[in-house]
Amino acid sequence: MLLVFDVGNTSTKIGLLQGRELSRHWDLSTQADRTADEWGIVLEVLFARAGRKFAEVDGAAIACVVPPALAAIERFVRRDLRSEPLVVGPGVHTGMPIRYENPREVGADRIVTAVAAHEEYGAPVIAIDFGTATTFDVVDAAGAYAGGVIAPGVGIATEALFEHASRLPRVEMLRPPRVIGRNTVQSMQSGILYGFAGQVDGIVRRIRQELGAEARVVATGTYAELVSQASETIDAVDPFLALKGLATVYRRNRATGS
Ligand SMILES: Nc1ncnc2c1ncn2[C@@H]1O[C@H](COP(=O)(O)OP(=O)(O)O)[C@@H](O)[C@H]1O
Ligand SMILES: CC(C)(COP(=O)(O)O)[C@@H](O)C(=O)NCCC(=O)O
Ligand SMILES: [K+]
Repeated sequence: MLLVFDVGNTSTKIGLLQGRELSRHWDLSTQADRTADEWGIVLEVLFARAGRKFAEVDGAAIACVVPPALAAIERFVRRDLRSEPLVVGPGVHTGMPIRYENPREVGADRIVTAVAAHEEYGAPVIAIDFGTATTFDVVDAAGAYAGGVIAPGVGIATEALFEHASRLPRVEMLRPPRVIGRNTVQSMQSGILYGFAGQVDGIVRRIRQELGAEARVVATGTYAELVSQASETIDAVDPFLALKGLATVYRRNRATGS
Protein backbone atom coordinates (compact mmCIF):
# COMPACT_ATOMS: atom_id res chain seq x y z
CA MET A 1 0.00 0.00 0.00
CA LEU A 2 1.04 3.55 -0.69
CA LEU A 3 0.52 6.42 1.80
CA VAL A 4 0.33 9.92 0.28
CA PHE A 5 0.34 13.36 1.94
CA ASP A 6 -0.81 16.61 0.34
CA VAL A 7 0.19 19.35 2.79
CA GLY A 8 -1.68 22.57 1.98
CA ASN A 9 -1.62 25.87 3.86
CA THR A 10 -4.86 25.02 5.68
CA SER A 11 -5.31 21.27 5.59
CA THR A 12 -3.26 18.15 5.09
CA LYS A 13 -4.98 15.56 2.93
CA ILE A 14 -3.81 11.98 3.41
CA GLY A 15 -4.63 8.99 1.24
CA LEU A 16 -4.01 5.27 1.42
CA LEU A 17 -3.90 3.58 -1.98
CA GLN A 18 -4.02 -0.02 -3.00
CA GLY A 19 -2.72 0.00 -6.56
CA ARG A 20 -4.58 2.87 -8.20
CA GLU A 21 -7.52 2.59 -5.82
CA LEU A 22 -7.80 5.22 -3.10
CA SER A 23 -9.01 2.99 -0.28
CA ARG A 24 -8.96 5.56 2.56
CA HIS A 25 -8.58 9.29 2.86
CA TRP A 26 -8.30 11.65 5.80
CA ASP A 27 -8.24 15.40 6.26
CA LEU A 28 -6.24 16.99 9.09
CA SER A 29 -5.52 20.62 9.86
CA THR A 30 -2.03 21.63 8.79
CA GLN A 31 0.08 22.29 11.88
CA ALA A 32 3.62 23.12 10.95
CA ASP A 33 4.88 22.30 14.44
CA ARG A 34 3.35 18.79 14.61
CA THR A 35 6.22 16.46 15.51
CA ALA A 36 7.11 13.04 14.08
CA ASP A 37 5.90 11.48 17.35
CA GLU A 38 2.56 13.26 17.01
CA TRP A 39 2.26 12.10 13.41
CA GLY A 40 2.86 8.58 14.67
CA ILE A 41 0.03 8.87 17.21
CA VAL A 42 -2.42 10.39 14.73
CA LEU A 43 -1.76 7.86 11.98
CA GLU A 44 -1.77 4.94 14.37
CA VAL A 45 -5.31 5.89 15.40
CA LEU A 46 -6.45 6.43 11.82
CA PHE A 47 -4.92 3.14 10.71
CA ALA A 48 -6.43 1.24 13.63
CA ARG A 49 -9.88 2.61 12.82
CA ALA A 50 -9.40 1.54 9.20
CA GLY A 51 -8.21 -1.93 10.21
CA ARG A 52 -4.78 -1.32 8.67
CA LYS A 53 -1.21 -1.74 9.92
CA PHE A 54 1.89 0.36 9.28
CA ALA A 55 3.63 -2.84 8.13
CA GLU A 56 1.29 -3.00 5.12
CA VAL A 57 2.63 0.31 3.79
CA ASP A 58 5.43 -0.12 1.29
CA GLY A 59 5.87 3.42 0.08
CA ALA A 60 5.03 7.06 0.76
CA ALA A 61 4.90 10.26 -1.27
CA ILE A 62 4.58 13.85 -0.07
CA ALA A 63 3.61 17.13 -1.75
CA CYS A 64 4.12 19.98 0.69
CA VAL A 65 3.70 23.75 0.19
CA VAL A 66 4.36 24.51 3.88
CA PRO A 67 8.14 23.97 4.21
CA PRO A 68 8.30 23.83 8.05
CA ALA A 69 5.75 21.00 8.09
CA LEU A 70 7.78 18.65 5.91
CA ALA A 71 10.60 17.35 8.10
CA ALA A 72 8.36 15.77 10.76
CA ILE A 73 6.37 13.83 8.15
CA GLU A 74 9.58 12.59 6.54
CA ARG A 75 10.87 11.52 9.93
CA PHE A 76 7.62 9.71 10.74
CA VAL A 77 7.72 7.83 7.42
CA ARG A 78 11.35 6.78 7.81
CA ARG A 79 11.01 5.75 11.43
CA ASP A 80 7.52 4.25 11.70
CA LEU A 81 6.94 3.05 8.14
CA ARG A 82 10.59 2.14 7.52
CA SER A 83 10.42 3.62 4.07
CA GLU A 84 12.10 6.51 2.24
CA PRO A 85 9.38 9.00 1.25
CA LEU A 86 9.27 10.47 -2.23
CA VAL A 87 9.06 14.23 -1.74
CA VAL A 88 7.73 15.89 -4.89
CA GLY A 89 10.08 18.72 -5.80
CA PRO A 90 13.06 19.63 -7.93
CA GLY A 91 14.74 16.55 -9.39
CA VAL A 92 11.70 14.27 -9.11
CA HIS A 93 10.54 12.78 -12.38
CA THR A 94 6.87 13.70 -12.87
CA GLY A 95 6.53 12.82 -16.55
CA MET A 96 5.33 16.39 -17.16
CA PRO A 97 7.71 19.04 -18.50
CA ILE A 98 7.29 22.34 -16.65
CA ARG A 99 7.19 25.54 -18.66
CA TYR A 100 7.49 27.87 -15.63
CA GLU A 101 10.44 30.25 -15.95
CA ASN A 102 11.84 28.64 -12.81
CA PRO A 103 10.32 25.15 -12.40
CA ARG A 104 11.43 25.05 -8.74
CA GLU A 105 8.96 27.82 -7.99
CA VAL A 106 5.79 25.84 -8.79
CA GLY A 107 4.00 24.41 -5.76
CA ALA A 108 4.27 20.61 -5.56
CA ASP A 109 0.50 20.44 -4.97
CA ARG A 110 -0.08 22.17 -8.30
CA ILE A 111 2.15 19.74 -10.16
CA VAL A 112 0.56 16.59 -8.77
CA THR A 113 -2.91 18.05 -9.35
CA ALA A 114 -1.99 18.79 -12.97
CA VAL A 115 -0.55 15.29 -13.40
CA ALA A 116 -3.81 13.71 -12.18
CA ALA A 117 -5.99 16.01 -14.30
CA HIS A 118 -3.93 15.08 -17.36
CA GLU A 119 -4.08 11.39 -16.58
CA GLU A 120 -7.84 11.37 -16.02
CA TYR A 121 -9.04 13.94 -18.55
CA GLY A 122 -6.34 14.10 -21.23
CA ALA A 123 -4.81 17.29 -22.64
CA PRO A 124 -5.27 20.17 -22.85
CA VAL A 125 -6.82 20.46 -19.42
CA ILE A 126 -7.25 23.10 -16.72
CA ALA A 127 -7.26 21.99 -13.07
CA ILE A 128 -8.64 24.43 -10.51
CA ASP A 129 -7.87 23.93 -6.82
CA PHE A 130 -10.10 25.89 -4.43
CA GLY A 131 -7.85 25.80 -1.37
CA THR A 132 -6.33 28.57 0.72
CA ALA A 133 -5.52 30.11 -2.64
CA THR A 134 -7.50 29.39 -5.79
CA THR A 135 -5.04 28.00 -8.31
CA PHE A 136 -5.49 27.26 -11.98
CA ASP A 137 -3.03 24.81 -13.49
CA VAL A 138 -2.85 24.54 -17.25
CA VAL A 139 -1.68 21.44 -19.09
CA ASP A 140 -1.16 22.24 -22.77
CA ALA A 141 -2.00 20.03 -25.74
CA ALA A 142 1.50 18.52 -25.63
CA GLY A 143 1.00 17.44 -22.02
CA ALA A 144 3.35 20.04 -20.52
CA TYR A 145 2.62 22.12 -17.41
CA ALA A 146 2.11 25.50 -19.07
CA GLY A 147 1.76 27.56 -15.87
CA GLY A 148 -1.41 29.03 -14.50
CA VAL A 149 -3.10 31.49 -12.20
CA ILE A 150 -3.00 32.11 -8.43
CA ALA A 151 -5.90 34.06 -6.92
CA PRO A 152 -7.02 34.76 -3.34
CA GLY A 153 -8.94 31.74 -2.07
CA VAL A 154 -12.69 31.73 -1.42
CA GLY A 155 -12.26 31.31 2.35
CA ILE A 156 -9.60 33.95 2.94
CA ALA A 157 -11.21 36.49 0.61
CA THR A 158 -14.53 36.07 2.42
CA GLU A 159 -12.77 36.31 5.79
CA ALA A 160 -11.35 39.66 4.68
CA LEU A 161 -14.86 40.92 3.88
CA PHE A 162 -16.23 40.46 7.37
CA GLU A 163 -12.99 41.37 9.10
CA HIS A 164 -12.95 44.76 7.42
CA ALA A 165 -16.66 45.65 7.44
CA SER A 166 -18.09 46.06 10.95
CA ARG A 167 -21.71 45.30 10.05
CA LEU A 168 -21.08 42.23 7.94
CA PRO A 169 -21.47 38.86 9.67
CA ARG A 170 -19.77 35.57 8.97
CA VAL A 171 -22.01 33.73 6.54
CA GLU A 172 -22.47 30.13 5.60
CA MET A 173 -21.17 29.39 2.11
CA LEU A 174 -24.44 28.50 0.47
CA ARG A 175 -26.15 29.15 -2.84
CA PRO A 176 -28.64 31.99 -2.14
CA PRO A 177 -32.22 31.78 -3.50
CA ARG A 178 -31.56 34.58 -6.03
CA VAL A 179 -28.73 36.71 -7.34
CA ILE A 180 -30.31 39.96 -6.11
CA GLY A 181 -30.03 39.56 -2.34
CA ARG A 182 -32.82 41.01 -0.17
CA ASN A 183 -30.92 40.81 3.10
CA THR A 184 -27.29 41.11 4.16
CA VAL A 185 -26.62 37.40 4.39
CA GLN A 186 -28.14 36.61 0.99
CA SER A 187 -26.34 39.57 -0.58
CA MET A 188 -23.03 38.31 0.73
CA GLN A 189 -23.74 34.73 -0.32
CA SER A 190 -24.55 36.01 -3.79
CA GLY A 191 -21.36 38.05 -3.97
CA ILE A 192 -19.28 35.12 -2.82
CA LEU A 193 -20.80 32.42 -5.01
CA TYR A 194 -21.38 34.39 -8.23
CA GLY A 195 -18.19 36.39 -7.71
CA PHE A 196 -16.03 33.30 -7.58
CA ALA A 197 -18.02 31.48 -10.29
CA GLY A 198 -17.59 34.54 -12.52
CA GLN A 199 -13.89 34.62 -11.72
CA VAL A 200 -13.58 31.00 -12.79
CA ASP A 201 -15.52 31.48 -16.02
CA GLY A 202 -13.64 34.66 -16.92
CA ILE A 203 -10.21 33.18 -16.27
CA VAL A 204 -11.04 29.89 -18.01
CA ARG A 205 -12.23 31.74 -21.13
CA ARG A 206 -9.03 33.76 -21.24
CA ILE A 207 -6.86 30.69 -20.71
CA ARG A 208 -8.66 28.85 -23.52
CA GLN A 209 -8.20 31.86 -25.78
CA GLU A 210 -4.49 32.06 -25.00
CA LEU A 211 -4.09 28.30 -25.49
CA GLY A 212 -6.12 28.38 -28.67
CA ALA A 213 -7.87 25.22 -27.50
CA GLU A 214 -11.05 24.20 -25.71
CA ALA A 215 -9.37 22.73 -22.65
CA ARG A 216 -11.61 20.78 -20.27
CA VAL A 217 -11.89 22.00 -16.70
CA VAL A 218 -11.73 19.87 -13.56
CA ALA A 219 -12.09 21.35 -10.09
CA THR A 220 -10.87 20.16 -6.70
CA GLY A 221 -10.47 21.54 -3.17
CA THR A 222 -12.77 22.67 -0.38
CA TYR A 223 -14.98 25.01 -2.43
CA ALA A 224 -15.03 23.07 -5.72
CA GLU A 225 -18.52 21.67 -5.25
CA LEU A 226 -20.00 25.02 -4.24
CA VAL A 227 -18.45 27.10 -7.02
CA SER A 228 -19.18 24.47 -9.67
CA GLN A 229 -22.93 24.90 -8.94
CA ALA A 230 -22.78 28.37 -10.43
CA SER A 231 -19.88 28.11 -12.88
CA GLU A 232 -20.54 27.59 -16.58
CA THR A 233 -17.10 26.24 -17.38
CA ILE A 234 -16.33 23.56 -14.76
CA ASP A 235 -16.83 20.14 -16.42
CA ALA A 236 -16.06 17.89 -13.46
CA VAL A 237 -15.34 17.95 -9.74
CA ASP A 238 -12.81 15.50 -8.32
CA PRO A 239 -11.97 15.90 -4.62
CA PHE A 240 -8.91 13.65 -4.80
CA LEU A 241 -6.85 14.99 -7.70
CA ALA A 242 -3.76 15.77 -5.64
CA LEU A 243 -3.77 12.40 -3.84
CA LYS A 244 -4.19 10.54 -7.14
CA GLY A 245 -1.46 12.64 -8.76
CA LEU A 246 0.88 11.81 -5.89
CA ALA A 247 0.30 8.11 -6.52
CA THR A 248 0.98 8.57 -10.23
CA VAL A 249 4.24 10.45 -9.60
CA TYR A 250 5.25 7.76 -7.12
CA ARG A 251 4.66 5.03 -9.72
CA ARG A 252 6.68 6.96 -12.29
CA ASN A 253 9.63 7.08 -9.89
CA ARG A 254 9.49 3.77 -8.12
CA ALA A 255 8.28 1.63 -10.96
CA THR A 256 8.24 -1.66 -9.03
CA GLY A 257 4.66 -0.97 -7.91
CA SER A 258 2.67 0.31 -4.98
N1 LIG B 1 -14.03 21.93 7.38
C1 LIG B 1 -14.02 23.17 6.87
N2 LIG B 1 -15.08 23.98 7.02
C2 LIG B 1 -15.06 25.23 6.52
N3 LIG B 1 -14.06 25.75 5.85
C3 LIG B 1 -12.99 25.00 5.68
C4 LIG B 1 -12.89 23.67 6.16
N4 LIG B 1 -11.69 23.17 5.81
C5 LIG B 1 -11.08 24.15 5.14
N5 LIG B 1 -11.85 25.25 5.07
C6 LIG B 1 -11.53 26.50 4.40
O1 LIG B 1 -11.04 26.11 3.12
C7 LIG B 1 -9.88 26.85 2.78
C8 LIG B 1 -8.73 25.90 2.55
O2 LIG B 1 -9.12 24.82 1.82
P1 LIG B 1 -8.19 23.54 1.71
O3 LIG B 1 -8.74 22.76 0.57
O4 LIG B 1 -8.07 22.88 3.02
O5 LIG B 1 -6.82 24.26 1.30
P2 LIG B 1 -5.31 23.92 1.27
O6 LIG B 1 -5.11 22.89 0.19
O7 LIG B 1 -4.71 25.23 0.92
O8 LIG B 1 -4.90 23.43 2.62
C9 LIG B 1 -9.60 27.79 3.92
O9 LIG B 1 -10.01 29.08 3.53
C10 LIG B 1 -10.46 27.28 5.08
O10 LIG B 1 -11.02 28.35 5.80
C1 LIG C 1 -0.18 28.67 -4.71
C2 LIG C 1 -0.11 27.95 -3.38
C3 LIG C 1 0.02 28.97 -2.25
C4 LIG C 1 -1.42 27.17 -3.19
O1 LIG C 1 -1.42 26.59 -1.91
P1 LIG C 1 -2.75 26.08 -1.18
O2 LIG C 1 -3.84 27.04 -1.47
O3 LIG C 1 -3.06 24.74 -1.78
O4 LIG C 1 -2.41 25.95 0.26
C5 LIG C 1 1.05 26.92 -3.36
O5 LIG C 1 0.93 26.04 -4.43
C6 LIG C 1 2.39 27.59 -3.42
O6 LIG C 1 2.89 28.08 -2.43
N1 LIG C 1 2.98 27.65 -4.62
C7 LIG C 1 4.25 28.28 -4.89
C8 LIG C 1 4.13 29.37 -5.91
C9 LIG C 1 3.69 28.89 -7.28
O7 LIG C 1 3.11 27.80 -7.44
O8 LIG C 1 3.98 29.62 -8.25
K1 LIG D 1 -3.86 22.50 -2.42
